[in-house]
Amino acid sequence: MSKPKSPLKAAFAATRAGFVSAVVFSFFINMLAFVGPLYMMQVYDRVITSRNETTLLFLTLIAGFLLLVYAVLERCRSALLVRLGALFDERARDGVFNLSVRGSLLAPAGGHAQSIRDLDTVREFGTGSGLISLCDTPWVPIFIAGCFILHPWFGYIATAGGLIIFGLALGNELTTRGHLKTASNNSVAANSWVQATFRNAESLRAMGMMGALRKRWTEKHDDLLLWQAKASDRAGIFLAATKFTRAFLQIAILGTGALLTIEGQVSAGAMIAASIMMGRALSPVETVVGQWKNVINARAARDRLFKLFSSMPPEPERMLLPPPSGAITLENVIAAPPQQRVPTIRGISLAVKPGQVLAVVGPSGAGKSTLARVLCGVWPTLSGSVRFDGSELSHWDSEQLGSNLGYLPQDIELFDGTIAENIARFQEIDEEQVIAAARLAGVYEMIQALPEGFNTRIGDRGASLSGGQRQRVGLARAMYGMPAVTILDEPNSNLDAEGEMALLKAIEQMKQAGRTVILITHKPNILNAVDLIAIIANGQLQSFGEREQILPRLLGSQVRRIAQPGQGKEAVTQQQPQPQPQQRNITRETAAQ
Ligand SMILES: Nc1ncnc2c1ncn2[C@@H]1O[C@H](COP(=O)(O)OP(=O)(O)OP(=O)(O)O)[C@@H](O)[C@H]1O
Repeated sequence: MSKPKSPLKAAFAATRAGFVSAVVFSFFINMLAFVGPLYMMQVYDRVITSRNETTLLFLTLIAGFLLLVYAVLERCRSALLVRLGALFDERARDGVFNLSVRGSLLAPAGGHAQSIRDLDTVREFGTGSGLISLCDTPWVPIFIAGCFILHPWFGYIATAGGLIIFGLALGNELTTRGHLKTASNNSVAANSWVQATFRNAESLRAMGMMGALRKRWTEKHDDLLLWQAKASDRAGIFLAATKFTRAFLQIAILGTGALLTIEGQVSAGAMIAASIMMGRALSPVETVVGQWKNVINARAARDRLFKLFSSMPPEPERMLLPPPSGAITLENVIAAPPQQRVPTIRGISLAVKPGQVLAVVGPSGAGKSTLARVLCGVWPTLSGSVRFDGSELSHWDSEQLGSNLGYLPQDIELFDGTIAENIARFQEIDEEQVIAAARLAGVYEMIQALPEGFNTRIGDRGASLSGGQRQRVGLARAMYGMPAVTILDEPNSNLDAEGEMALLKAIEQMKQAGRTVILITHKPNILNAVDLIAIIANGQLQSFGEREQILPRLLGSQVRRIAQPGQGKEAVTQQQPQPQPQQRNITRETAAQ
């Protein structure tokens, strides 16, 4: 089977023919650039000497017409480049977006949002003056040849000028490349650090961390400025040298032209024409020098995009399987967080039938959320297998499986948009389903009480909602469309008694509808609603079985601990008003029983 072509390569390939057309346009545009010098020659050498006004009129009309054609071609070329940029963007953006998301999962601190900016940088360079001047560069020798035709000395001056300006461009590139690359990498790192820090702005402000974190940012920012300043300093020298060379070359060619005219070797018209042609030859070279920073930035952005695509194998096209029924099997699953080698769950094997509710309990850091992420395919396994309806997780099309899966992560992770959009997972809103999910999660009345009901915008991460409201909207999103499998990671951590009742009711309804629910919880009071219980401690499955079999052991251990008299802390806690055993959190000691 042939390897699927990377979307980025495909995007470059799709625009190649268009860029060839842009080069063809450039050929005619540059040919028409001879109109100015030729007109000058005719005016100086023919019209002024013959004093023929009709010739002047016709020459002017022809030149005017050709310049109009020139302007039309210029317009067509820039319009073509803009369209090519849009085509490139259209072909590459889905792949860049998907890989950025996958990259963020595999390396959360990898600053993958930069890839989206990189796509803009490459497109903007391709459609802006940078690329146009690059398109004009191949015609530089033709203008120099034109100078040679007028007189060899004009050719020598234009060639020397071209070489000096090219040398300056090369020197600029070689001496600033490293600095600019470091500055660009530092800028990417500083930006992602700032974004991550601003997400925790509340703690930053509340605990007086502003000064300390600002100091950290200033260090990063200063480093970036330093490299940019070093690069700009050097580039400034080359830019000034280029401007001087350019101005001096005009003087040199006119001076030489004047000398050759005095000696009768060329006409005055040829002198002016040579000056214009040399200017035309050198201008793309000079523009490239001015555009060098953009060229380097665009190249660095392109290289980063290629690296992104080569760092992750393209997801193979998967056959759509029949919708999952909710049967899940885990065999000897070992998994670790992204970029970590030490597993946080080891040798987990369990099976859940459609319509069963499994509770995963265990102390903090035991590996419960790791298990949830592995089940959703968010984190890969190191070994072992996770099967939905007997098919390995990797055999499922992630979008297909995702649409049959509900997930409420511990951090809830709502998106900027309306409540309805969030519940409908930003797909086309099916109002009936949104309302059904909201009712199922017991959040319908709460949403209706908001000023704009389901159309209320909730801001980034659901910032305008309370913790409990966020959790219940997240629950509605997880249950949207009654997915075959719903994985809820501590869904009741922020809920009040009413919210917990609603959650229990929702789980019961899911169960009755034959949907599988996996529930990660610290609170045993929800365990009465489940069929199976898995106790995880230290990344390993301690017990797994029917609720009737596991629950008494789980709660009995707590009752025993409370009932043991005269044991220091336990004896003291007995005198305090105690929560019922079922309301106590599951502790490390409990899990170890
Ligand atoms: N993104 C991560 N990168 C590195 N290590 C991680 C990451 N997330 C979790 N861990 C580690 O993996 C281990 C298991 O964490 P996990 O979140 O799965 O535990 P948990 O049982 O869900 O805990 P809690 O009940 O506190 O949510 C912990 O030791 C934790 O430090």
